[in-house]
Amino acid sequence: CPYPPSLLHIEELCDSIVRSHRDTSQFRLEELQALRWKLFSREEIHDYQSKSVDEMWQHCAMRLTEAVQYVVEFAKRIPGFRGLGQNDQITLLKTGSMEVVLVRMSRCFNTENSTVFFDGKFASTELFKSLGCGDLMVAVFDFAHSMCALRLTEQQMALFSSLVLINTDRPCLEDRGRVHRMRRNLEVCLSHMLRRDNQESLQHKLYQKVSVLQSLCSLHVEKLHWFSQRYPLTVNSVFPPLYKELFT
Ligand SMILES: CNC(=O)[C@@H]1CCCN1C(=O)c1ccc(Cl)c(COc2cccc3c(C(F)(F)F)cc(C)nc23)c1Cl
Repeated sequence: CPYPPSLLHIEELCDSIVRSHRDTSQFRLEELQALRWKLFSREEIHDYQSKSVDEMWQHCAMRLTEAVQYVVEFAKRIPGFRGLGQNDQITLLKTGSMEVVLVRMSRCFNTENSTVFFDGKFASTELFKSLGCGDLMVAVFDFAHSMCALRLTEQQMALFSSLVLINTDRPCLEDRGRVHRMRRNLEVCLSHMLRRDNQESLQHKLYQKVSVLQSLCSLHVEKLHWFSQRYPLTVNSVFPPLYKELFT
């Protein structure tokens, strides 16, 4: 074949990850674009702000759990992921899925009015006031803003998302070597694609984003712990089981 097998393999790996991202991205860019200026009315915002803390948390936890399920589907389609042991798959998802949800959130963010797609319309941070975690919302919105500034293509977002998930440094991985070999192929894919896009400068910016993501998600676990202390019944009874399995 004209290419050395490794390059052909890398191109195929890139294509399969981009396809998986597209097939599991929950919201298509075109639909988000069409809804871009559909904002909540003052009354609707007031209704959300009048919800109790645990009601709003339940509502968001359901949304986040839906999003996590799409990310699980994306992970399962990353070549090699299903070849990992069950425990390592859960370990990578337990820590990486909310990070990918956050990366994907930037696709649904409108930087012109700092609103994000939520419940079918675009909402600003004020709508989430009753959650009682303004600092987390500000951090989530700021991160979405900073991701938008990188103006990633869907292909770059797909590969970045796979690298966020296939992270060799996750604690208590059983077969770290296998995860490392998967990760190395994905790193070659990303740098191959950035070279092709003539955007090598993006590489280090993306790796810097990984540490921001990890601090944001440790804030996630902290907030979730804060919430479950105050509303134990809600977390134990209502939170979708997947959310509990992954985040408590
Ligand atoms: C485009 N929309 C989306 O991307 C998200 C995921 C898919 C559905 N969805 C939303 O509806 C959504 C969009 C924006 C925001 Cl700000 C929210 C509310 O987000 C959260 C409320 C409570 C806790 C959140 C926590 C924590 F860690 F604290 F659990 C962590 C994250 C990250 N988001 C939280 C949500 Cl739930």
